[in-house]
Amino acid sequence: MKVFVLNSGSSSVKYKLYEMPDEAVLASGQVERIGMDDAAVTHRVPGREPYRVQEEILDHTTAIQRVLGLLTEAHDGAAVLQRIDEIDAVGHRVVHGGEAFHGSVRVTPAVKRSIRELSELAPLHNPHNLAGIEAAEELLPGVPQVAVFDTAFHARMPRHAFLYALPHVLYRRYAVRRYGFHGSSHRYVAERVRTLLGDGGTARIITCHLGNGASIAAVQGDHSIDTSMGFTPLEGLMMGTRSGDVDAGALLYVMARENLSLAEADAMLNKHSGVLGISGLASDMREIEEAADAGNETARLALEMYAYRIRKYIGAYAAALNGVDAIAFTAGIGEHSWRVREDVGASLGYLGAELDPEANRAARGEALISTPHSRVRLYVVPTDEEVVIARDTVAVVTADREPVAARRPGARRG
Ligand SMILES: Nc1ncnc2c1ncn2[C@@H]1O[C@H](COP(=O)(O)OP(=O)(O)O)[C@@H](O)[C@H]1O
Ligand SMILES: CC(=O)OP(=O)(O)O
Ligand SMILES: [Mg+2]
Repeated sequence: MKVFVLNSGSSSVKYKLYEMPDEAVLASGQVERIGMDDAAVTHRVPGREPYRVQEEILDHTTAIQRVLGLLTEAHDGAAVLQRIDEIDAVGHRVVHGGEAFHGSVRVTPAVKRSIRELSELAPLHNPHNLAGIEAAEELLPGVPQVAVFDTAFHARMPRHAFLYALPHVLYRRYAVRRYGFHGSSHRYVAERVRTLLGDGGTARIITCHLGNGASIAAVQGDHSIDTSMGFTPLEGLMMGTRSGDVDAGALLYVMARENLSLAEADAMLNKHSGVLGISGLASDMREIEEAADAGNETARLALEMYAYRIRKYIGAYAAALNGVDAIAFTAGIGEHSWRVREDVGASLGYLGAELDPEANRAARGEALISTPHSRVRLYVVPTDEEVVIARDTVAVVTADREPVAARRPGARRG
């Protein structure tokens, strides 16, 4: 079964084509800078030179059309597919599933309506996820499409973790609560850690997804019991351009003093804060590390704050889990920045976690980075959201042939 996985972001589309159930990647790549006149297309086929071009790609439909075209064109060898209708199913990352979706579902008009309604809560993500779905429907008519939600892995958080201490009527009226995101990544990494631990499923695991967006999850068994992102992907850790936790009182004060509109306040929190806001230099961690090495003070401050916030959350989640067996680092920064891992890992002694500095600096790919004596195991685990999406897509398409619905409407409210 050939499964095409799409992760449509605000200005990019990432894709992977899998042969399932073997999970062999037949092709992968991305289109970046969609909407600009020099979009960058990268297409990779295992064992061949990557194919890279720059061209004008103005919207997601065109980007997906281009990608499907790449699959049927010959580049440094034969085409990956003879015809695009060899694709049996398409799996989509959808960031916000609200309370409606506790698992992956086949895309229907009602599912699309829900995703559209939830766009208000994830404006940087859901509209593009939906655009990806509609483009794929248009270009691959009749091929089953499956939505895999970032929120699903956190759907079983207990009430005391997901509620805000706001007037309860706001939850009943608008479902204002914490949802959590990056679920496919936390799920993949926790599964890998369980395998590495040789644990039957009871391990207490803290997964740190440190990418452009960043979140931490406290995982027990096959789901998370708490996570740092909330109603929207803004809460929690300091991120590339997002503030993470802020006293709502400070926000109200700044809005009043600076006479900010809602849109301006939103842009301040989501686009001009975090590592970029503190450093005044960049949101990209590589640039920040280089600047810090060159003696730049605001870059150093951003790094200190970044690691400190992660350490605080690890402490909180060790408390939430009543202890911790393993901590894993993943995504762009978690996988590649030995320095951020060192800043976090060097002060976890109180938990019985001892980072091995040499193993940490040498880590490439999946690696154990704690010492042999460390009671808590520390790992680097490269994430793979796409394989989670491909597996769920196969499961939903297969289950669809049986009378079992993967969707459980949220009955939890109240
Ligand atoms: N070698 C590296 N050292 C430090 N940071 C890195 C390295 N490689 C990538 N990153 C950082 O990872 C972040 C992007 O992570 P990624 O998971 O790709 O983000 P997203 O999927 O949210 O776009 C950027 O801040 C980038 O600088
Ligand atoms: C939910 C979220 O923040 O996703 P990303 O890190 O891809 O922006
Ligand atoms: Mg990401």
